Amino acid sequence: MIKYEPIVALDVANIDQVIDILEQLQVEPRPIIKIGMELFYHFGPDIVTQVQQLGFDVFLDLKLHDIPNTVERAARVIGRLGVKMTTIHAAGGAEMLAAGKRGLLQGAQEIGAQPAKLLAITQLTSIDEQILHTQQHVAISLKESVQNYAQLAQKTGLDGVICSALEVPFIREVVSEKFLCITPGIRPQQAKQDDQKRVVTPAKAAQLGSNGIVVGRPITQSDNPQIAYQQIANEFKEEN
Ligand SMILES: O=C(O)c1cc(=O)[nH]c(=O)n1[C@@H]1O[C@H](COP(=O)(O)O)[C@@H](O)[C@H]1O
Repeated sequence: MIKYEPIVALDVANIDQVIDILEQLQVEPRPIIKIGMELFYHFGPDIVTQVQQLGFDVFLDLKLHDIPNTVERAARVIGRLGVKMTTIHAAGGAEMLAAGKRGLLQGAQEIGAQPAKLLAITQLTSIDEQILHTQQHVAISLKESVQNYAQLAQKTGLDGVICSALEVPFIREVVSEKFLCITPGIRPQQAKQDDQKRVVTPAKAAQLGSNGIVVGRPITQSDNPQIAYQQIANEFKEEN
């Protein structure tokens, strides 16, 4: 089973803070750095290059969700950035997912890079069963919704999904062995849950078969991001 180093979500918009955290994360093996909307909207593609030049692989998390043509063109631009992973909303449907994959492959080919792993968002980890039913008016259970999106993503040629680690065993029932389950909503014991609803510890995520955990605030808002990262990385490693 493929297992990535923990992915650190760099959800900050201050360049000094970015550099400070990255200096502390110069450990071996290196974490993957997730650049999300906040950093990208502030600094644009340059921030991707800067992080890569510091020796980190980048997960560019822009959660594409639009009509297929727009997504294909945007994904082509992402493909040219040489990132390792990127995201798209499964709710956009098969045609949009396939367009995203096509764009990404084309962009990567243009720079002679390995294409990024394209990961579909199933249900955000800030959504629970109640929100699913009362606000989204989805009639099926969260588990069924996530399984359905995982199957759709696999059928459309995507590399994996983003889900809560709680759903990994259910997803494994319906997809192939090499399909990736990357799991945010990670909180060490005693940590604040913040706005996350479906949370799991790093050790539990490993037991449940996560291919990689995504962790933000428990590391970036810690007094010592390096120690926080290493504790989480060890916990995720040891339990497999
Ligand atoms: O796509 C994501 O990475 C993502 C999907 C999801 O369902 N839930 C989720 O929390 N994330 C991201 O994972 C990170 C979690 O951050 P923390 O809650 O601070 O650990 C954030 O950058 C979110 O954007």
